[in-house]
Formats: sequence, C-alpha cells, structure tokens
Amino acid sequence: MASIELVDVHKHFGPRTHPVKAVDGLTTTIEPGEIVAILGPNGAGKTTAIDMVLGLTEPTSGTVRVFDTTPRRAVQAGRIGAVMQTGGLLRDLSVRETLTSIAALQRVPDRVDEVLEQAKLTALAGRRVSKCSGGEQQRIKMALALLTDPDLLVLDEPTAGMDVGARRDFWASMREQARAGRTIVFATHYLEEAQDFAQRIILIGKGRLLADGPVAEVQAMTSGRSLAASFTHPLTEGDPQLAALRALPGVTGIEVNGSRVRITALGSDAVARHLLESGAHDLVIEAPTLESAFLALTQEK
Ligand SMILES: Nc1ncnc2c1ncn2[C@@H]1O[C@H](COP(=O)(O)OP(=O)(O)OP(=O)(O)O)[C@@H](O)[C@H]1O
Repeated sequence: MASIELVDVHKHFGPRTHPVKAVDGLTTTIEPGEIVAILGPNGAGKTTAIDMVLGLTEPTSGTVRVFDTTPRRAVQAGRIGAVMQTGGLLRDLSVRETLTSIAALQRVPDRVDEVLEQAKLTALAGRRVSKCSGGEQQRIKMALALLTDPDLLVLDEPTAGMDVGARRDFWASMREQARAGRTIVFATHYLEEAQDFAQRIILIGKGRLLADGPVAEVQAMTSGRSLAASFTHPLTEGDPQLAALRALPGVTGIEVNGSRVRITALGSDAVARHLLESGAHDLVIEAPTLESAFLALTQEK
C-alpha cells in the first residue's frame, strides 16, 4: 500500500475565471520508508500540496489518498505526523509539559519519554520553551509530530533556523526514523538538503511536476552542460553571433554579460566547437550541479 498517492491533483485559488493554479496537475506515488524531498522555488505549490496531504485543504479536482484512505482519516488515525512552518509553541511551558499537554489531547499511549529521546530532548526536558534555541524548538515540533507514532512524517522546511551542525544532527535522527519504517516527506528550498538527505526528489514549479526520481536521476535530467566563453566585442541583441548561437541544436539557454556569454546546452561538443571557430576565447565547460539542474528546470520555458 502506498503512503501517499496523488492523481491529477489541482488546487486553484481565487475567481474561476482567472484562478491562481497553486497546484496544477500533480500525479505521484510515495512508498513506505522513502525519504522524499519536495523541492521548488517560492510559490511553486509545495505548501499547498502538503496541506492537501494533511487534509487541511481539499483539492479542486483530482484525488489524494494517504495509506489508501482520505488524508483526514489518516490524520485521525494518528498515522501522519507533521512539522509545519507556522504554528507556535507555548513559550512558558517546559519542553516536557509541551509534550504531555499535547499527548493528553491526543489521547494516545504515553510516549513522551520515548519521543524526548528520539528528538534528543531528554537533557532539555525541564527547560522552558522560551529558553530553547530556534533549532531546539524545531526539535520540539518534531517530538510533537512523533507522539502518535505516525507512519508518515510530513515536514515543511523542517530545518529553518538551524545551523549546519544542528541540521546534520536533525537529518541523522530523521534517517533513524526512516529506518524504523516511517515515510518522510519534506519541503525545502535547500538544494543541498535535498541532495544530501533525500533518496528521491520531486521537483515542482508553478504547481507542476518538473522532475521526479532519485537525486542522481534528477541531476542527470539536465544531462546538458553549461559553457561560458568571451567574444572580442560585447554582444548586443541582434548581433549575428548571438543569432547563430541561438540557432545551434541543443541550446537551451543563453545569458549575455557584455562580451561574455553563458550557454546551457544538451550537448557541449558542437557548441564548444562553434564558439572556438567563431573566435570566442576563455572557454569553460561545466558539468551540471543539482543547482543548475534546478535552475534549468524551474526557469520559465
Ligand atoms: N489561500 C490562498 N489564496 C490564494 N492564493 C494562494 C493561497 N495559498 C497559496 N496561494 C498561491 O499559490 C501559489 C503556491 O503557494 P505555496 O505556498 O503552495 O508555494 P510554496 O512552494 O510552498 O512556496 P514557499 O516556498 O514560498 O513556501 C502561490 O502563488 C501562492 O500565492
């Protein structure tokens, strides 16, 4: 049984005549035990997609299933734990009090000590929330999400406010959670975080799926190269050199900065040959990083 199944999901806001298509036809399946990053620029639709998985909002059309039932039922059954961007903690409670009060509301078996341990908060149990650092507060939210012993953890930008060390520790504990069989889905802006901690990346832009696969596969999707070279004169719009570059097969993007051009292309050899033959110099060819793959895939087409 899949953890999450989205079939042609749309979520539109605003008037029907000219809606904001926050999510515009997402179809994907996430299996148990996967660690999946939902990656996309601001406004891509990540939070909206997550809200639908959590049953906080209904899709305009399409279906969202979580453990083969509706998101709401899955939440009610305690199968989903979430760490969201918004939603504060009560500052005057201690870490332990925060957990015991929420556990009491959820009427779940007492797992407070266990989740304190899992979120590495045991030593801070007596500390007031207001005295906890940003990263520690994120760990408290994490502990809250674990109270119902969920099968799926959904995290919206979970490491916001954490420094590098805290981030690494956080992901080490997340890996333990995944090994214990939980599915982990997190939204992030950080390419590096997706690259380092996810097994799979779902890249979205403008509510649409741009890429979905193992990290290396998403990277390879732009198996193209980035080339930069200088001409002897500044290139302006209308320059025949520029027109010739645009006309080359496989060229997907050109940026001009004075006499320097930066080109993204599917194959670099033909473009490199053309550049050198047309008198360009200082040629640099780079393999794509996830960053460049991300930019290439999320840029306006
Ligand atoms: N309640 C709403 N009413 C109208 N428009 C909305 C609403 N919620 C989201 N949107 C719009 O839908 C689009 C997607 O927003 P969403 O918050 O899902 O993106 P995101 O990828 O999570 O962005 P960020 O990384 O900035 O959090 C944006 O254009 C946003 O302005």
